[in-house]
Amino acid sequence: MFADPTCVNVERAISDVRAGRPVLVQAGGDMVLAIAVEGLDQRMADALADVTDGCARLLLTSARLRYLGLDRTAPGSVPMPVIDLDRLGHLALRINGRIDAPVGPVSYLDEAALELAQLSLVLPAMLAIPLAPPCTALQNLLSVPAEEVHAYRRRRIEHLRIVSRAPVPLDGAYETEFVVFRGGEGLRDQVAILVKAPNPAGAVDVRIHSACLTGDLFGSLKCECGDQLRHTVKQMAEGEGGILLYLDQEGRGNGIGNKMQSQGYDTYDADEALGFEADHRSFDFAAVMLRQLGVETVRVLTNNPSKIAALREAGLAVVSERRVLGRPTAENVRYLASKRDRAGHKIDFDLLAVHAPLND
Ligand SMILES: Nc1nc2c(ncn2[C@@H]2O[C@H](COP(=O)(O)OP(=O)(O)OP(=O)(O)O)[C@@H](O)[C@H]2O)c(=O)[nH]1
Ligand SMILES: [Zn+2]
Repeated sequence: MFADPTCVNVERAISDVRAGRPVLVQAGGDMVLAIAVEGLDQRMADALADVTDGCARLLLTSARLRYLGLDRTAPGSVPMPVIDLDRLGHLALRINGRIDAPVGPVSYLDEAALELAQLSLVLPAMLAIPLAPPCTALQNLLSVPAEEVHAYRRRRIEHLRIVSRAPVPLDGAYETEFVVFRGGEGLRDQVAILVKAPNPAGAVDVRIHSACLTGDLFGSLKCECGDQLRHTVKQMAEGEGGILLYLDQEGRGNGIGNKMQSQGYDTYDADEALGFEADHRSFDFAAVMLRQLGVETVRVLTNNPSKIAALREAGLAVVSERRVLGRPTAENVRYLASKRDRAGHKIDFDLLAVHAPLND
């Protein structure tokens, strides 16, 4: 009845985690109740207190543990004998948080719980309560095998497929077609914009662009995304055409809610404070989209070496790369410098100033 039954429970679990409901993560005979910390309220904390037996643990990513002052490269768990919302908030969410107890390792189940948080686009901090099955008080909760959570991203990629396509003439790029893909991670729609019907048998100009509501749509001065987006389409229209993949990866894949929490700080420090690794976007499904469009050889338009590496890793031939420049503004200069210094993006400030594409 279902195309891939192993994805069904994970997708239901994603929905429950986003709604602030607990889910059961299980493997073999072991089970933990997992719930996102960001949605916990006193009523839920009281309900959970009835099943904890004092052995609840707070699961935190290595990024958050580093922010709390530990030298960590792996996630960890902090004992939580009493479900104290204030302490949870302090450890998991607050800017002035500091670690207050020994940090233990995480189990296979815990890792799946943290992965569920990331798939659900909530802050990656989970409360985990080990349970001894059968647990009759929790019969209504969704139960998901840890193995299915771990395999989810890979499995979902196999289901990416084109669901619709139509010509959409753009201002300055008349011959343009939008091709919509569905079935991938989180069932979110991903869009390929084909400018001037490029011949897929040759080398095709390709830009992979992660969504940025603030920059792409509203022209935020804090980043260069809107400039890059419009400049690329214009260049493709004036040249031999190309493909722009517009990926639903708002906030470097952390979601718009988490991105807004990070405004005002260094962009990577802010993500680490919230528990996100510097940039954990994956671009493997972009390669699958290109392949479904018949493309095997690409000229990539980006400053981001990870995008090039991801396409090569997926087996596409990257024959050249070109920088994509935006306007430097007083508001984005720190953001651009961070991308250059912290993430190795190839951004040359002198060139930025010279090109200033939208001031043409
Ligand atoms: N987490 C977070 N994400 C941000 C912030 N500002 C912009 N972004 C996101 O950063 C991403 C930028 O993605 P891309 O346009 O693909 O660019 P890139 O990875 O910088 O690489 P290029 O191809 O060189 O442009 C988008 O998803 C934006 O929403 C921020 O302050 N915090
Ligand atoms: Zn942006």
